[in-house]
Amino acid sequence: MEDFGLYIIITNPQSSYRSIAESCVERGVKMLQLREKSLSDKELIRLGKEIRDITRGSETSFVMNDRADIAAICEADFLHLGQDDMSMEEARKIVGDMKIGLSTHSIQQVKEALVQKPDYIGFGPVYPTNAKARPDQPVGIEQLKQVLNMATIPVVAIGGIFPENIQTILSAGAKNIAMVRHFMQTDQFDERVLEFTNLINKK
Ligand SMILES: Cc1ncc(COP(=O)(O)OP(=O)(O)O)c(N)n1
Ligand SMILES: Cc1nc(C(=O)O)sc1CCOP(=O)(O)O
Ligand SMILES: [Mg+2]
Repeated sequence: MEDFGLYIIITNPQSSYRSIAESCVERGVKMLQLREKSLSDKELIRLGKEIRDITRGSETSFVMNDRADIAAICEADFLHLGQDDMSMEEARKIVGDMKIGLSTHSIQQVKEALVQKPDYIGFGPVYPTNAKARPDQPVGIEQLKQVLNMATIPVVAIGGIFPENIQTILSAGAKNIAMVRHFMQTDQFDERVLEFTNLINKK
């Protein structure tokens, strides 16, 4: 799998799910994840299908977080699994050959994840974040550089990333950047995507 750049994660958005998905398609955002923790299954499936319909056939891949069953129902492109979620092996029984991304939070976890041959790994939190329940200790830039050197699949830097610190992340060699709050805590979603893509493409 090739590097994909900006990876937007939807959690409690201020803009509508529809407008976010439409903007991602329009602006060519390659990865869009639905990560909602407190919705009913019915609502999660409704949103997953809505995002699927909008992104189908576009450059924007639709990623479902945590839920292999709902990823399969919504025909997602990817399932994303963390250290406390079901294993990749278990997920395979539900999603078949769907692409899978794995979260990692230490060098040891990266080594263990790479053996499982996911399509990409998330590595973080790079900086402190409160957008996740019980976040791991921040890994920092030096460990991020180490992981970028180790991995032969895309590494997604995540956690506490904002325009203010993006140059440090890019200078470390990161090619894939996932963000929640910068894109969720605004009603100017489309403008932020445009601004941010200009910022990362400048380098
Ligand atoms: C791209 C990406 N990286 C990491 C995560 C975090 O997954 P996880 O550790 O399972 O935590 P939750 O997101 O489920 O709270 C992610 N979702 N996406
Ligand atoms: C969802 C998530 N996973 C993380 C990890 O370390 O795996 S950090 C995180 C939250 C990222 O949100 P923000 O960009 O607002 O800091
Ligand atoms: Mg998870």
